[in-house]
Amino acid sequence: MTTAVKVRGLTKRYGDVQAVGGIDLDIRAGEVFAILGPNGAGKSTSVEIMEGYRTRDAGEVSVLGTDPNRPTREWRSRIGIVLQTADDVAEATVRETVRHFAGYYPNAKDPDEVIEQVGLTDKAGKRIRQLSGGQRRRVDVALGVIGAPELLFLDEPTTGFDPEARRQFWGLIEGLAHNGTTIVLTTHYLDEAEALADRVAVVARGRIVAEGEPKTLGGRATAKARVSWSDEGERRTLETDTPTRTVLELTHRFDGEVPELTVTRPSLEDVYLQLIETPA
Ligand SMILES: Nc1ncnc2c1ncn2[C@@H]1O[C@H](COP(=O)(O)OP(=O)(O)OP(=O)(O)O)[C@@H](O)[C@H]1O
Repeated sequence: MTTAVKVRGLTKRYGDVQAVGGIDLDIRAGEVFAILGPNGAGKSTSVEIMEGYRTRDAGEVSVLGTDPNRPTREWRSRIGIVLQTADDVAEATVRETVRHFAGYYPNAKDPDEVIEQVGLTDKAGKRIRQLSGGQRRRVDVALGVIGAPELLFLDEPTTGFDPEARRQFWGLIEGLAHNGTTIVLTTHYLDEAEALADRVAVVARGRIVAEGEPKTLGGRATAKARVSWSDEGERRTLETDTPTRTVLELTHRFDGEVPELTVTRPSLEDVYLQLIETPA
């Protein structure tokens, strides 16, 4: 296993605010890694340190084998960054902008292909200032991937996207991941993390409070199942380790169809909310 990003004991303080209070991370080459956490948890600060856009107070950081505090041009060209709010209102068109950025990279992708990938082909001739917020975010994504990066950072990439654009974007990320790009994303959408991430870290108050695969995070996979049904108009709920047996018993009791039966386990959102509420 090759490690794309290694972080040890990372700290960062802004005046009185301890934004990052000792974070350790290992992000493997080729994986999609999501960083989750409430507003102000320290996600952007951590990611910007990894990108080389912020200095750290203490700790070790290695990104593709380089300390981001000592970036080289060659290292920069191997990394793609999609910023949270790129609001540079441009008079240039989408195609001109993407082509222009392609010129900065030694192994740039074909601009028209990238425009197609982010679903902007029919807007390629439009000026950036004429685009909607979500369409501009897609331009940001195009600029993040145009250099064919080995490692792509995405800070809240789908904020402002409509549901269709989000699904399309997920497809784009899956395609990049399939081709071996390592992806580090922050998001507030737990369904996004669940759909895309191989592993997630939950950050709260500047620390990692949980880390793992979305399906097993916080003991999700082994948590009790909740069996719920309707009994003469009243909702009944049971938490159990053996939901199949419970359903079988109910099937006998109701002589077949159990009214309004549901069987659920904690969602990623349930586990996440519990994790971030746990006092420090
Ligand atoms: N440039 C700055 N100067 C002072 N304080 C800052 C600065 N940037 C961030 N902070 C503070 O550091 C803490 C962590 O902020 P950060 O932006 O890393 O959080 P975040 O997890 O990315 O939040 P969000 O989900 O809202 O983007 C917050 O308390 C924030 O107010």
